[in-house]
Order: sequence, then C-alpha cells, then structure tokens
Amino acid sequence: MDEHWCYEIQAQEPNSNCKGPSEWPGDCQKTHQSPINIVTKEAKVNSNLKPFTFSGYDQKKKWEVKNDGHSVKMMLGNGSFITGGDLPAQYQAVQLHLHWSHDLNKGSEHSIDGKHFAMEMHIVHEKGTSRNTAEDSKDRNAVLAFMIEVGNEVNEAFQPLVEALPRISKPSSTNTTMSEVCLEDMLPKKEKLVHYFRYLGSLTTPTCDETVVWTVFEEPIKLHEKQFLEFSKQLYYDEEQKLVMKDNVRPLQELGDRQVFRS
Ligand SMILES: Nc1nc(-c2ccc(Cl)c(S(N)(=O)=O)c2)cs1
Ligand SMILES: [Zn+2]
Repeated sequence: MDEHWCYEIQAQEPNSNCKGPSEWPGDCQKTHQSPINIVTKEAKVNSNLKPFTFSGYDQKKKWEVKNDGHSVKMMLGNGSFITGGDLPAQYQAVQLHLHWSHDLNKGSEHSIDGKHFAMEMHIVHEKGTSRNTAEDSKDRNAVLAFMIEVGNEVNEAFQPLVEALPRISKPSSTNTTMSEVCLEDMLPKKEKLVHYFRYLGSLTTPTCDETVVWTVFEEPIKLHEKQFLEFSKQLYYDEEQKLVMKDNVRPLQELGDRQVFRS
C-alpha cells in the first residue's frame, strides 16, 4: 500500500515505511510553499492590511479534540468566522492545531528573522459560508498563525486543551471533549492583533495545496513551561507509543518570487 506521509523524525525511525518531507506528494515540491522565514525588513507595509473582525470567537464551547497522528486538532465546526484583514470574503473557522518541538527554538514552522519559537498554532479557515469545496483558488483557505513562547505564567485559557491531551495520546484514541473555553481567550489581546505579516502559500502538510492566504501575527502567545512540555509528553505518533509526538514541523520553503507584506 502507498506509504503515508510523515515528518522527518518519523522517517528516520528504523524500518519506518513512511514518506518524509522530501518525498511528500501532491503540490509539495512546487514553488509557492509554506512555511517560510519572514525577513521583517523586507516585508512591504500594506495599508490595506486592516485589523480582523473575529465573529463567534467569544463563544465558550466544549470543543471536540483529536490526535490525528500528525498533531492535536480542535474541531471548530462553523460557528466562528473572520472578516477584515484585507481578506476578499468571510472565512469560516474549521480547525485549530499546533506544531511543536521539545526545544524552545525549533518548534515553530515559520521563523521571523531566523528565530523559531517553541510552538506555532494554526487556526484553519475556509472561504465563504458553505463548504464550497469545488473552489481551488489561491485564497480558498486563510490560516491565522500564532507563535508560542514559553514563559513562567500558566496560560489558563490553554488548560482545557492541556488537560485533554492524556485522553488522546494515540492516533486511534476516541476524540475527546475539552472543558469549556473560548477561542478569543487563547489568542493574544485583540489590540496586539493589528500587527501581522501576510503572504500567499500552501498547506504545510500534504498535499500542500497552494491555496492559503497566510497571516502570521507578530505578538506571541505565552504558555508555562509545564504546559508546553505536556504536548511532547502526552501525545504519540503511533499506536505502540514508541515515538512521542514532537517536531511535527515542516522544513522552511523558498520564498521564490513572492513578496511578504506587513500591516
Ligand atoms: N494535522 C493536520 N493538519 C492538517 C492541515 C490542514 C490544513 C492546513 Cl491549512 C494545515 S496548515 N499546517 O497549513 O495550517 C494543516 C491536515 S492533517
Ligand atoms: Zn499547521
């Protein structure tokens, strides 16, 4: 059967029969890929990059969360959506997931002036109000990317997710429900969300469709070290729990002929 895609750390496992990043299928070998290193002084100020309007992000809900073998993923249904941010339409929030390492400086997928962060959180949105799956345009998806740093304060808004991790340690674990939390509380303060970078790229997982309008916020989220360590302690890539889930980070891709903008 065709080998499934995996991250480098998994491909290096003895007799792993999965495809690492250099062998990822689909559009993964094309030239408008993600993630990238953002060189802040080369980012062009674009005054159309207005603040976002977050709708439904303030609803306290018991989100369903799963280990999908690549990350931990909160399913957002379609009660939340964003407008503004120079997006051409309203985008429905679909899922939230994270990327991380064990090292504080190599867990983010994007880097800013060469700096990687401990984790990176992605909120994946789809254009429009219905699931117009037919569309394959360059801006079918909008991902909001947040860098995560480790600090010495517990981030209470992340406790429901951290406390759910032991219940979904294996990819086959049944989905679990988190205790109540609202997305808004998991993000940096709204007034900090006016500063962000913008470029056109791809999904950072196969099939790497080049359909994503990326927004990388400057203001990082802060988690306590204990919270951060839970991700690479509680979650596994595999059923046998041989390989803890960490370094689920795609290598940096070439910017090529693209321009990065900033608000
Ligand atoms: N764990 C998994 N993540 C995805 C996924 C789907 C859509 C997107 Cl846009 C992304 S990403 N990393 O580019 O935000 C990831 C599939 S499976
Ligand atoms: Zn992601």
